[in-house]
Amino acid sequence: MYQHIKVPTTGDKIQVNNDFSLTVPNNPIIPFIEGDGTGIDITPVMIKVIDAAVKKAYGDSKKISWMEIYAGEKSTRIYGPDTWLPEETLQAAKEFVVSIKGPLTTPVSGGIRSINVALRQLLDLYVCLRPVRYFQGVPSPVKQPEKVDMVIFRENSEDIYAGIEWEAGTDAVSKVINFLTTEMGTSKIRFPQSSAIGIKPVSKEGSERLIRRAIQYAIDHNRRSVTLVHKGNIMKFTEGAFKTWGYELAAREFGAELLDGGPWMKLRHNNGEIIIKDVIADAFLQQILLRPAEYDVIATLNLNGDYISDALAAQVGGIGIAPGANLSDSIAIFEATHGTAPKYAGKDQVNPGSIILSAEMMLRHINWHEAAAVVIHSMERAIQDKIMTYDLARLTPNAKQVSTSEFGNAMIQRM
Ligand SMILES: NC(=O)C1=CN([C@@H]2O[C@H](COP(=O)(O)OP(=O)(O)OC[C@H]3O[C@@H](n4cnc5c(N)ncnc54)[C@H](OP(=O)(O)O)[C@@H]3O)[C@@H](O)[C@H]2O)C=CC1
Ligand SMILES: O=C(O)CCC(=O)C(=O)O
Ligand SMILES: [Mg+2]
Repeated sequence: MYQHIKVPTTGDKIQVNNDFSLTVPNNPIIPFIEGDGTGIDITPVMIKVIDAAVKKAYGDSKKISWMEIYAGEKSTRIYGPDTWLPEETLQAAKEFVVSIKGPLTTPVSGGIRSINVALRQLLDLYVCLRPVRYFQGVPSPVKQPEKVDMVIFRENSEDIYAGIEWEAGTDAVSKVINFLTTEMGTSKIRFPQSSAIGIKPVSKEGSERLIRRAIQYAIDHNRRSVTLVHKGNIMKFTEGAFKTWGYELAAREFGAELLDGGPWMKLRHNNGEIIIKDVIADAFLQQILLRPAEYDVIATLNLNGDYISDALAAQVGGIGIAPGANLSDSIAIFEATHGTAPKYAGKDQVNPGSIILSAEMMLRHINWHEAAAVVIHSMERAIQDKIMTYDLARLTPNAKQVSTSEFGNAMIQRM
């Protein structure tokens, strides 16, 4: 029994089978977190657009029963001032298997740690999947944005996002620094009296499960390459090991063989072959601008993946239309790549595209491909008609600038 979550009286649960496939009823109950800031603008529009796409695709034979669950500022209003992530929200995400969320605020420096990160860690949603593709007609800062067609697999459970850090000037950090200098023989902390310390855990198990999913995705979707992006020249035992473990896994589990003596590898599968390669993260950030067509599926660590997501999103029009998913082997929470954009909160102004495209990924995840196709086609048609929210309109000559809700309505009219 839930305290504040109202389970809809119509609808059934999505079930996870032993092989991790899903059994999806015609009327699945799907939890959603509205989100802070612009969450109140984009999430209701997403629901309206997705309901219309499902109706267009299936008439009355399929329908989502949406169930609100709470996190972030709204949760503190409902459960009490210190409850940012209620236990029953986690329970509902597990019980109902597939959910979607709006963005949640994380203060910089002090205050609470990220609830977005906590959801990923507590539910072990170890894959952050962020496809980046170009929609014809979207303004872009690069000359050939259509060359960007990449799928980012960002490790979502470890790296510096584990939140293991000690504040400068505290007793705790003195203890850690003392341990590092006396017991571990480190002499490289430049200013030991005023340093903060952060720890970056990166495991073989965590790296392998992420890279395994990326390679399997590349096989299943007939992609050309998987690139391991890392900063292993500097962080040898964390990011360098991520690369080494990736190549070893490709050889051991997928039969990949060295290409021209290595380190790149070639993996043959029933439908073709995939190149497994690696690139250092800084070089990667310039190459995605100069030679984007050479990159396809990307597997990377948590922080690199965070930066790369926003950088690549910008190349195809910005984070207003950048979707994503957080996945474990069984549970999925879909979410926009962007944050709460607080200066626009409640103004019905921002682009709902990112969360709508995240919901489109969700429809594909539950095998409702026809409804997903309706979402994509209606968005393409709205953009081609130059109907755009401020973010795209300000860069597009003769665009018709519309609000968040008007953009949703424009999509629905084009279904
Ligand atoms: N997964 C999550 O829930 C995430 C949460 N956050 C959190 O969000 C808060 C704000 O972070 P911030 O760094 O400002 O990043 P945001 O992504 O919230 O916003 C940065 C800028 O991106 C543009 N933008 C964001 N969303 C949209 C949209 N829907 N449509 C069009 N443009 C958009 C705006 O650009 P412009 O100013 O040019 O109009 C905005 O000022 C922080 O607390 C952060 O921790 C951040 C990222 C992810
Ligand atoms: O949790 C946050 O506040 C930021 C997370 C983020 O930037 C991301 O997931 O891309
Ligand atoms: Mg980010």
